Amino acid sequence: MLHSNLLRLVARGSSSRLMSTATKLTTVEVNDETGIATLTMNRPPVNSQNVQLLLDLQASISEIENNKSRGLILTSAHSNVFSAGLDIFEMYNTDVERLRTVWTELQNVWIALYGTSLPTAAAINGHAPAGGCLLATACEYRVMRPNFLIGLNEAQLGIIAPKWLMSGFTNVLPKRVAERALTQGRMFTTQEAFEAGLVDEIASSKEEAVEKCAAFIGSFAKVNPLARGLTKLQFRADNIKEFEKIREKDVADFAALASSPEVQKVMGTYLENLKNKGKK
Ligand SMILES: CCCC/C=C\CC(=O)SCCNC(=O)CCNC(=O)[C@H](O)C(C)(C)COP(=O)(O)OP(=O)(O)OC[C@H]1O[C@@H](n2cnc3c(N)ncnc32)[C@H](O)[C@@H]1OP(=O)(O)O
Repeated sequence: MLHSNLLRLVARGSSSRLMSTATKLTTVEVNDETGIATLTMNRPPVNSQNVQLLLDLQASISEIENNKSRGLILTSAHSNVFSAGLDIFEMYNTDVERLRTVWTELQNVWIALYGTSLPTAAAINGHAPAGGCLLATACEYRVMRPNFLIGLNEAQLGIIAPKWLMSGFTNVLPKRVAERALTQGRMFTTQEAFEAGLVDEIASSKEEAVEKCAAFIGSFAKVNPLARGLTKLQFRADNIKEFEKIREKDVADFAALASSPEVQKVMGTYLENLKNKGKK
């Protein structure tokens, strides 16, 4: 991967720098002209979020914050999936400690992305169910390619999405639309997501999506970064405070629910259906 990334950069000229391949499942490239960092998830085939991807995402977000980038664009290395959400295989037939770790690291990624003062945007170049939608809605702006699906489908898995997990979603959708979508576990098409306000723009290619995200981040060029960042965080402070109060209990609640025989059974059936889908 390191080799192919370097080749890609050389072929493109020196307009962007690959800051890090220290982590295996994410890469960070900073555009020399704009100073904007692109954080790419690369865990084939569908960027399902196992503990390693969640840790790598946290490391990359810290790196982008520390290298003084002007903003962060989150995207995927794959052609039709942004992220399939949590890796269900990692949560199936496992012990409670593993479930606690998975959930703790999901919380850590969410708070790192939701709570950064940097401008953030998601170039959603494929499907974004569940944890994929969570990451996209933690960002301030979303641009999505046509004919894909996005949404929080936890209800379909027998899981109750906690309030913090819903907050990015409920911040951008009217309350009534959000309540109905969450109780149905609804997946929106790109067009439906755009019409509802879940995504801000539609782009016909990943490159165009990244460009539109960069234009959004560029719109802050003349705004004082400290004032911008603190204003953003004031808007998010209530969600963050509420999350901090319940984060430990939330891990315990998730581990208890996800390890219950009922939810394990739903996960087993869900995984079977996913595998069989490939055979049809
Ligand atoms: C149960 C606890 C819930 C905890 C709370 C919520 C957070 C979550 O994130 S739960 C995860 C919910 N995710 C989903 O429901 C998405 C499931 N996946 C899909 O709908 C499709 O795979 C997707 C639309 C993302 C992509 O479709 P395709 O491009 O057609 O790919 P395939 O469906 O053929 O999948 C390829 C390959 O990947 C495996 N896969 C897909 N999703 C996951 C996943 N979330 N975890 C682990 N593995 C996943 C799928 O089984 C296929 O594997 P193979 O058959 O071995 O190729």
